Amino acid sequence: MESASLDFLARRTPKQAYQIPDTDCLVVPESILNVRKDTTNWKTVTMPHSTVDTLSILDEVKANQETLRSRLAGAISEPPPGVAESALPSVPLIDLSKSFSNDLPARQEIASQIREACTTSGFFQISNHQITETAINDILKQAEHFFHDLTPTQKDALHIRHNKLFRGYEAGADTYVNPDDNNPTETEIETKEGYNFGYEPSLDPTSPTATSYVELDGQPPSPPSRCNVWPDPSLLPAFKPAIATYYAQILSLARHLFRLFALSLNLEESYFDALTTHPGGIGRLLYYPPQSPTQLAHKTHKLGLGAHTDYECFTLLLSTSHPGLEILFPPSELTNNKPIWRPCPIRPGTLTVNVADFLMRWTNGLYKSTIHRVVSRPCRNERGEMVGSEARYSVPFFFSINYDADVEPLPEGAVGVSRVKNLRAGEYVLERLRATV
Ligand SMILES: O=C(O)CCC(=O)C(=O)O
Ligand SMILES: [Fe+2]
Repeated sequence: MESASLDFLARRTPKQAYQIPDTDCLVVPESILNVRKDTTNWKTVTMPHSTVDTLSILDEVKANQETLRSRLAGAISEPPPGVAESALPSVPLIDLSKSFSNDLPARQEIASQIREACTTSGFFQISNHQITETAINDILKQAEHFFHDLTPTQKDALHIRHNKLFRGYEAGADTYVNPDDNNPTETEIETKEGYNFGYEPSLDPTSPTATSYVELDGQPPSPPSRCNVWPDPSLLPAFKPAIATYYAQILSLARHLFRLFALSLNLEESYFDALTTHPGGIGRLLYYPPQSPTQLAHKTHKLGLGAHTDYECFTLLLSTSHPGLEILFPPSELTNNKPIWRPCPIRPGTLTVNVADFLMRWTNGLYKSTIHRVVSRPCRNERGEMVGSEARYSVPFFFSINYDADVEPLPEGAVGVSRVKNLRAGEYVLERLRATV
C-alpha cells in the first residue's frame, strides 16, 4: 500500500485558524474513495482498485456508518478551558441578492463564497433567498396544525409503514437516521415527529418534463403505496396548498443554487440543469416537542434527531428560531484534536444549506457532507432557574438530481479523477432510507 495523492484536497482554499490538516478533513467514507484511513495516524492509504469496483450500495451504506462512528468518537460539546467560542468554527452567512443579478461576475462572487463554505464546514446560511415570508409562515403554521390537530389515529392512517417510499407520518422510535441509535431504552427514544413528502408533477407545474418523474426506485409514482400521502383536506384544508406553495418556491431556489454550485466548481452554469428537470426533492415537516426541566434533569441533552449526514446533493433547511441543530466540526488543535459539536447559529429569515453525501461522493470529497444532529438542552432563565427547552419546528428539503439520470463523473478539471462508482441518485438515497428502520 502507498500514500494516496488526494489531489482534489490540494485545491482547497486557504486554511482558517480552526482548520486541521487536509487529510483529517476527509469526510468521504474511505472505502468509497478507494482509500482507507489509518485511524492511529490519520494517514490515507490506497486500496486496490478492484475493491471499489465491486463495492455494492449496501457496502457503501455500511462503510458510511463506519465512518460516521469513527468521526463521532471522542466528540466534545464545550470548548476546552481557555478557548473562546469565537475562535471556534461557525457557519458563514451568504447574502444571495447578487446571485439573482444578470451580472456573471456578481454571480461568480457568490459562487466563490459557496465554494469556500462547501470545502470547509459544508454548511452555510443564506439571506435574500426569495422564499416569501407568507410561504414560510404558512408551512410552519400547517406543521403545527398537522402535529397538534390530528388525532393519533388520523396520524397513524398516514404512517410510513403503509408506504414503500417512506412518505407520511413517523414518530420518534419509528426511524433512526443514525442506525446505531436504533436500540434505545425508553428514555433514549428520539423526540422528533415527522411527516415526509416528495416531488410529484403537480408540485412542479412549470416543468415540461414533470410527468417523466420517476421515484427513488426508478418506477413512476403510483398509488396507494408509492406516492405522497396527504391528510384528508376536510381535516386540514390549508395543508396541501401551503406545502405546494412552499415546494414550488424551494424547488426553484434549489435549481438556482445548483447553478451557483456549478459555477463554484468551475463548471458551466447550466451544467446541472438537464439533471434537475424532474428532480428528487424530499420535504419533511419535523416537530421536536418541548422538554420540561424534569425530562431534562441530569441530562446534558435529549436527542431529537440522531447524528447523521444527509443523503442527497444538498439540503435547504427552514426552522423556527428555537435552538437545537448542532454541527460536528472536525478535530483541531484548538479542541485538543477532538471533534466538537457547535450550535448552528440562529439567524431569523435565513435558510441553512448543507452539502449532502451524494454531492460529496460526486465531487470526490471536495465538498464536505458534515455530521449534524438535533438536541434539546436544559437552560437557565434570567433568574438563574433551570427551565426546559422550547418546541422546535423545521422543514428540511433534501434536493437531488433526477432519479432516472445516469450519473457521469464530474469533469476531472473540477474534482480530479473520479474514484467512486457511478450510481443513480434514487437507488443510493433509497438504500440510505432503508437503513433507518
Ligand atoms: O430539524 C432540523 O433542524 C434538522 C433536520 C435534519 O437534519 C434532517 O432531517 O436531516
Ligand atoms: Fe440532516
